[in-house]
This record gives sequence, structure tokens and C-alpha cells, in this order.
Amino acid sequence: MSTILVVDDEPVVTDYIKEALSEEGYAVEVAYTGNDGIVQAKKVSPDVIILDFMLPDLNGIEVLKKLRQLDESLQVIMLTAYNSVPTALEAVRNGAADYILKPFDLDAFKITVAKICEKAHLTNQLRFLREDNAKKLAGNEFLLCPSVQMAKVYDLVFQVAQTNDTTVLILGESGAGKEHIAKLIHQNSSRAAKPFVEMNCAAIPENLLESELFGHEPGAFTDARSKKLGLFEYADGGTIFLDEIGDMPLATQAKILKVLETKEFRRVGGLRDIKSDVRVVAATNKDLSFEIDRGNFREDLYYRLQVVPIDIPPLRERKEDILHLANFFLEMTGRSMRKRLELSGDAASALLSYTWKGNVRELKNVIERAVIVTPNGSRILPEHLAFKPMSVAELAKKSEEFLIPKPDYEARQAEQQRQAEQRSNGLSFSLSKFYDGFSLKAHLEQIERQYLLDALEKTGGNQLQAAKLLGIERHVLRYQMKKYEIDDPRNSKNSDD
Ligand SMILES: Nc1ncnc2c1ncn2[C@@H]1O[C@H](COP(=O)(O)OP(=O)(O)OP(=O)(O)O)[C@@H](O)[C@H]1O
Repeated sequence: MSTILVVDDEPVVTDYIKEALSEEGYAVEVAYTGNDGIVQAKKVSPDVIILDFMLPDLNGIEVLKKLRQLDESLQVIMLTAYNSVPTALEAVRNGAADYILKPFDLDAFKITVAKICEKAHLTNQLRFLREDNAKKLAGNEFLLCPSVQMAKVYDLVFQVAQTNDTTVLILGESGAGKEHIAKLIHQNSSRAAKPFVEMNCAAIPENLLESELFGHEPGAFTDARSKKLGLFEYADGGTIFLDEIGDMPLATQAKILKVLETKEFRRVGGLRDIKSDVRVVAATNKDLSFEIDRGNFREDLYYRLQVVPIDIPPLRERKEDILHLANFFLEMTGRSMRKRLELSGDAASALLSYTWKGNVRELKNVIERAVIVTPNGSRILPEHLAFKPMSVAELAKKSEEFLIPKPDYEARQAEQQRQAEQRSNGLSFSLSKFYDGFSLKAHLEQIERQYLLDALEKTGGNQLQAAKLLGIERHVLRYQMKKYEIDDPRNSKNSDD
């Protein structure tokens, strides 16, 4: 039900409009001055405002501007006299949704109001979708699993999608694909163009749950400053997916039962019933009959929900799907990370023999991690599959392990060998090469030793001349020959002789 606020200083006009629109099922509020109109707009959050130009305190354009400052998407219809069409056009330029010339034809008036209400509704839905649901609906690509078990599930999905209202209860372990099946029902039904909204009943604190589902009136509780639409109102015409319904508090269960039976609900703190046309699809991984026995779940709601129960088998019971899903996720993730990869036979066997307690979600995560750590263009090997969740740091470490080429130890050894040979063969090695285990001291000693050897060789072992060549004292040369274990060549000559 839409709320209309009429702002006009003439009670004859406001009474006339109120009566006409109430008959059409609108909730109508009235204000007689511009300032009161602004106060009322804050209080009742109307869907549409009908605003007269000639008000005792402010003119219509001023009120319009203030209203649109409150909420840019507010839909305002201006009421104006026949002779002031230019002013009406100015109002439209300032964001008015439409204008109606006085005196007006009642039928045409009602059509305009209905049209703008519908626009307000769509704008609200759109805003909601953009803010809360866009992500969930985006990237909605999925794979139809080839197993016989899932073929039966899809069969039920398409049958139930043909019905407009039937309530569905989806059962299955966490991550098995319950939400995905709920979306599939929505997308294949006549409600597809309307919103699909999801609510995880376990994730919202009990005191906020009802306000999220049914909305609230201004002042319904301490933080409720303005009116808020709930999911049942936003999802009007579409599908509402109540995930983890087994965790819903008993008091809320009673209200859900009422909506299912009457298609009506009240906002928290509200006094009137609001109609909403939604299909409810609920899901749980709990055994609801067990919860009924323990007094945690209403039996009547259980029977009302499970008009069509759909049971999704765990992934380990439909092995046929594992590799299809793995390749699907590989392609999707590979595409977004710009990598071309394929599964090796050993990796495929590892995936098939794993138990998949986290079901499809776990498989998706394992493949995503594998895509991150596997070098582009290669095959995913068993060691690329991390079956346990990983922190970002662990993932980074693993990808470094696989993606950054391992040092070639043989090549490094050969290079060190080559350098060592060069060192003993002469002084042509490059000082710029800092090989593994490099020590400046050892390096300089090598050079020093080589100079001594060269000088002694050049002087035929004459220590005096060699010391001269090297620019050092003879006793220093003798000391260094000892230090570097250089034999006096003349001694060895003598002994050879
Ligand atoms: N057939 C499929 N094709 C592609 N992706 C799938 C398929 N089935 C499930 N997924 C993906 O697996 C993940 C888990 O699926 P979903 O959220 O539907 O599981 P769930 O049973 O609702 O989980 P939970 O119980 O935790 O809410 C999602 O990322 C979903 O996109």
C-alpha cells in the first residue's frame, strides 16, 4: 500500500483528494502549510507527495527543493492553476515528477497518481537492489550439474518455477547450492523481472530481524527515526529467499506464517496491514523435524513451507559433478585472472577422492586458490590443490613457491666453480660477481696471494726484486709468503735439483 501526502491549504481540496485516493486503497496524510508538509514528509516517508503551489508560508518551488534535499528520489506531483503552466514546468525542471492542472478531472488525476506511485515503487526497488542486492544478482553464472541426482533437482525446480506462489523449502548441507537453486527458481518464474531478495536469518540479530523483514514506522523503537521498508515490501512481485530458516526465532516464525497465509503483514510499530505479493523460498541445513521436537520450530510453519521440498544431495554423493564443476570454476576464475590452465590427471583424481564437507563452495575455493598459485599456461598438479582454507599470507607464500622460478642450484655451482678457476688462473674474474658465500676478506686475500705468486714468478724467485715489484719491504713479503703458504721457489728448485 502506498502512502500519499497531500500538501494544500484548502481543506475542500485536501478532503476531496483524501476521500478519492483512500477509496483507491492509498493511505493518505494531509498538511496545510509548506513547513508542515516538510515535517510530515520526514515523519511518514510518503511514496508520493501532492503539493500545491500557493501555500500560506512558502511557495511550492521552495517546498519542492527542501523535500528533494531530504530525499532525492521523492516523487512530487505539483498542483497548479490553469494559468501557471510555466511555473509548473519550472517545478518539473526542479525535480517534480509531474504536475496536475486545477480544476482536475478525477479519473485523469487518479491515473497520474497511480503512475507516479508505480514509479516511486520502482525507484525504491531499484535503489534497494543497487545497494543491497546488486552483488548477489551479478555474476550469476552457474553450471547445470550433470549427475542424475541433480537432474531430479532441476526437474523439480522447473516445475515449481511454473507456479507463481508455491512455497519451497530447500534442504541441504552448507555450501551445497541452496541459494543457487533458489535463484534458479526465481529466474525461471514469471517473477524474474521483479526482485530476488535474500535474508540470512542466522546472520541478523533477533531484535533487527523483524524490522529487516517487515520494515518499521517512524518511532517504532529508539533508532527508528524514519519509516523503513522491509524486504517483504521491497520484494513485492518477486521472490524472498529466507536462508537458515531453522535459526529464525519463534516469534518471527509466527509472523512469517501469517504472511504466507494472508499475504499481509504490518511494519514494526505499524497499525495497518500491508499487502505484498511474494513467493517465499526457505532453506536450511538443519533437520527441522528434530527442531520441532525440541520446541525450536513451529510445526504449522514447517508444513506450510514444505509444500515443495527440494533436497540437494551433498557433493560427495554426486561424484559425477565434481570435475564438471571444477572445470567450470577453473574457466571462470582463469578468465578473471587472465590465466589459461588445465587440470592434470593426478589433480583430477585428488579432487575425486576428497570428501568435500564444504560441498560446492569448498570446491570453488580450492580451485580459486589453485588458479592463484599455478603458473599461467601450465597444468594444475596435486601440490597446487590446498584443501584447507589459507590465509592471504599463506597463499602469497605458496604462490611464491610455485610462481617464482626456483634457483638453479647446479647452474649456480658451475658458476662458482668457474669463478674459482678464474681466480686461480689469473685476475680476470669480475669483482662485480657476488657469488653465494662471497667474503670480501677472503676475496682480497686471494688477490694478494696471486700478486705474490706472480711477482715471485716474474723475478725467478728473487724475493728482493719481487718485494720491489710489489712495493713492499722484503720482510713483509716473507711474512706474507708464510701466511699464504707460498714456498720459496728457489728452495723447491734446489730440492728438485
Ligand atoms: N551449480 C553450480 N554452478 C556454479 N556455482 C555453484 C553451483 N552450485 C553452487 N555454486 C556455488 O557454490 C557456492 C555455494 O553455493 P550456495 O551459496 O548456493 O550454497 P548454500 O547451500 O546456500 O550455502 P549455505 O548453506 O552456506 O548458505 C556459491 O559460490 C555458488 O555460486
